[in-house]
Amino acid sequence: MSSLSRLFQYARRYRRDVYLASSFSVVNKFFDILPEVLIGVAVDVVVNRDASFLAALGVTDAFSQLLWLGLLTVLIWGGESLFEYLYQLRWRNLAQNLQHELRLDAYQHVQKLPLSYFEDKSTGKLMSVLNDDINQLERFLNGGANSIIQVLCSTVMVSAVFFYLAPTLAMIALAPIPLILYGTFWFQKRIAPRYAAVREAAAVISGRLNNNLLGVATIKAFTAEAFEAAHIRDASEHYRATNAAAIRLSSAIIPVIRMAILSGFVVTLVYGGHLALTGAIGVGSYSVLVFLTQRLLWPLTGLADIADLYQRSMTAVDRVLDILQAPLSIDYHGKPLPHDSVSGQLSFSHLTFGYGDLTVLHDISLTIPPGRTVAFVGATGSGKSTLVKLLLRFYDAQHGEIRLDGQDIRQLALTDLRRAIGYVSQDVFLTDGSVAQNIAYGMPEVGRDAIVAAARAAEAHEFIERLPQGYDTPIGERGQKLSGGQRQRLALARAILKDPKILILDEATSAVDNETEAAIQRSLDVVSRGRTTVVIAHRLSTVRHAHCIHVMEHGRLIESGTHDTLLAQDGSYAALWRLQTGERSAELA
Ligand SMILES: Nc1ncnc2c1ncn2[C@@H]1O[C@H](COP(=O)(O)OP(=O)(O)OP(=O)(O)O)[C@@H](O)[C@H]1O
Repeated sequence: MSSLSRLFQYARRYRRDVYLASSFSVVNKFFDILPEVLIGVAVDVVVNRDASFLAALGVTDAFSQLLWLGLLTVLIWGGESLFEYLYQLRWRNLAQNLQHELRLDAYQHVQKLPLSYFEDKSTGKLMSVLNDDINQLERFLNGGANSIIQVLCSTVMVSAVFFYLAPTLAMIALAPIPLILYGTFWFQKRIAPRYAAVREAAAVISGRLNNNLLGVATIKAFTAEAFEAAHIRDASEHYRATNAAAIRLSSAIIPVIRMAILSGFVVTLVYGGHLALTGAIGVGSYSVLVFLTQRLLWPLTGLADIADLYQRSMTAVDRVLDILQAPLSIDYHGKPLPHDSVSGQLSFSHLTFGYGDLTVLHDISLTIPPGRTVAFVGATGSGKSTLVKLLLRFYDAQHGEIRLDGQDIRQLALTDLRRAIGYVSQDVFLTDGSVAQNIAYGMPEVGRDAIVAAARAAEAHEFIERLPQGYDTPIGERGQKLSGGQRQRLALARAILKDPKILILDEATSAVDNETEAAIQRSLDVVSRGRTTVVIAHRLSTVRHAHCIHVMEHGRLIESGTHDTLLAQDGSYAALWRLQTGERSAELA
């Protein structure tokens, strides 16, 4: 499907607006052509007086003819102005509405896309599509669409007048038009891939800038400023080079078209003049033809610009619509799961999963009774986080299944499933609001008391009270004004406030001080009450009281049991425990 029909298909709700705006453009153009015709009529009046065209219509007195002309001029200009206002209003509002809707649709769709989609794309590139590319659409609808319609209309209307007044001359004067149109399409076809390359290059810059601005602390710490500046320079130079290729082509088209127009104009001037001199056409007709050639042919130079704008916008539209049509590999629909009906029993059976060809979980089977606290421990990269990502259905397993209260989670409504789970991930996401807004994230109706209670349970209340504005302190983009531990506390408070039946805590690191560790344990005791709690822990001492500890290695479950039974087994867990407590003794010594 062509880009324009894709856009039309998407914007079918706005068809009425498009038709209305188009008809205003047509009427405006009609009024716009008429003054040139009036000039011819005026010349006709003063030259031919009572033998003029208007006299034939019944206005015999020359001065009355001029008065009529004056009145007509006022009406025509008034009509032109009115319809200009109307088409501007329609097209520009249409641009705003469509852009707004497309932006929201695209964003909402992006939010539902599977995580794997984002892993293959850079954030900056997506940003450039969701922002710059959508804005291109506005530029096209604000001016381009109207220009295309008006060029077409003036061609048809002026040609009609030409053929009416001087058919032979019309054939010659209009001869360049097919050439101009062919040239424009030729140009458009060749420029399209160049614009696609330009948009792609712009997205690469945006991607790198985004990445570097996020990592500015690391850049400084590694004194990598020069390296990164060179990185950006490469991207910018590539952008400049791809643009230069587009500019070479797009700059040539207007001069070429102008030469084609020149031939039409010269023919009208010379051959039309000859016809007037020999009396084959009247002086009035000659002047109309000379003016109209200008009116007809010059806008065609604009055609190249419009084609340019059109192509740029359509490239952008394609990119946005490609995102909108990216398949949601995970179905959001399913059986409803009322929050209060969840008891929180989880069972994983024969679960095997890989990212692409890399299998990271092998045949995992285990059951977690409702209300219990279980821990997953094991070396980094052993698949612990992946297991909870499957539970949240960020991905679906290739083999095996996960059941919640006996129901396959793939059968459940996805939002209900996720609502039942509180998830504190390794990389905490905080928004650019206050502490309180971040705790009540996604729950705007929650009152301050509940927020404070959640913060207390997460052992976050004390540090929040010490902040300059307490719960109303803004925490900066991504919570930059907080420490890593504080961000974790806030994330925990947020999960507690959600009061989920299942709580998942994915600890980012084992590097916590003793005080934080004690705080983690205290809050774990409080928050795990009455809900199924899954803790991914690096520091074994934080989970030694768990009802069951599962030890993972290379994507397999190698040991399961309580702290004491696992120590008694003297396997991997016992070795890990000895290692960590040994380290601790060494630290204390
Ligand atoms: N999105 C992904 N795409 C490809 N491979 C991935 C992806 N996420 C994780 N992996 C790989 O899957 C394996 C398991 O990762 P996972 O995050 O589950 O480990 P983990 O046990 O939670 O590690 P850690 O203790 O360091 O958090 C690792 O080898 C990792 O490289």
